[in-house]
Amino acid sequence: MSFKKYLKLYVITDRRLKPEVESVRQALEGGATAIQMRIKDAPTREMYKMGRELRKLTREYDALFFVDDRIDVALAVDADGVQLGPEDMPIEVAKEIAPSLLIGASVYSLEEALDAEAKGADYLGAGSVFPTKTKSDVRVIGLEGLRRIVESVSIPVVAIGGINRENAREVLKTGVDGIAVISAVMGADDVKRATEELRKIVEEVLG
Ligand SMILES: Cc1ncc(COP(=O)(O)OP(=O)(O)O)c(N)n1
Ligand SMILES: Cc1nc(C(=O)O)sc1CCOP(=O)(O)O
Ligand SMILES: [Mg+2]
Repeated sequence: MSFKKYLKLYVITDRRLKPEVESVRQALEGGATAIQMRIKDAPTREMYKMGRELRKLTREYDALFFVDDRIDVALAVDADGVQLGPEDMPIEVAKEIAPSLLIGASVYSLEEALDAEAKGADYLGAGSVFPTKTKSDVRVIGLEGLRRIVESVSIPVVAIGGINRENAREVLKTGVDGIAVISAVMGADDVKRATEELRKIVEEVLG
């Protein structure tokens, strides 16, 4: 079975909301199928150490592990993949220097989605589906923008941005392979329970 089935509930860390290790453990207990370590402005050594811990945890729970932005850290901690945005390492270069990594490309339009697929991305993180307080200056593409991307590419698509248990069903019905969330899980009082609730919705729609 390909990695696609592991994209269905993709939880991203946010240390402004919760410390990583315990929150990731809870998310994995609740049924997260993939974890992304997203740390901005920390020393590389700290990212490396955290990445090693999260790598170990995700293996225990049979989940995929991705690192945001940093291909070097992803390689060093033996992550399954790296999430690259428009300001990070170009996809085609990343594929050359790290052929073992899955490359997730962050895209904000149909044009960017087609371009990332042509350059060899393994999956897309497409958003922002809805407005979000978690990241500033996002471009909101809405459900229609997301649907256009899903219908136009052959690689798996994960939706991101403002997704929560109220709107997750309609997002999943666009045909995406999974949903990526930060605040819906990391902002909850009970991370495990919030993840379980989302996982239930994902199972209802995607099976
Ligand atoms: C699964 C997923 N999709 C999109 C993003 C956003 O990535 P990026 O544009 O690199 O922005 P930052 O997260 O780095 O602020 C993501 N992280 N994950
Ligand atoms: C990190 C990120 N990237 C986005 C994009 O549109 O690419 S939206 C976003 C924030 C997602 O957090 P929440 O689930 O709390 O809305
Ligand atoms: Mg990034």
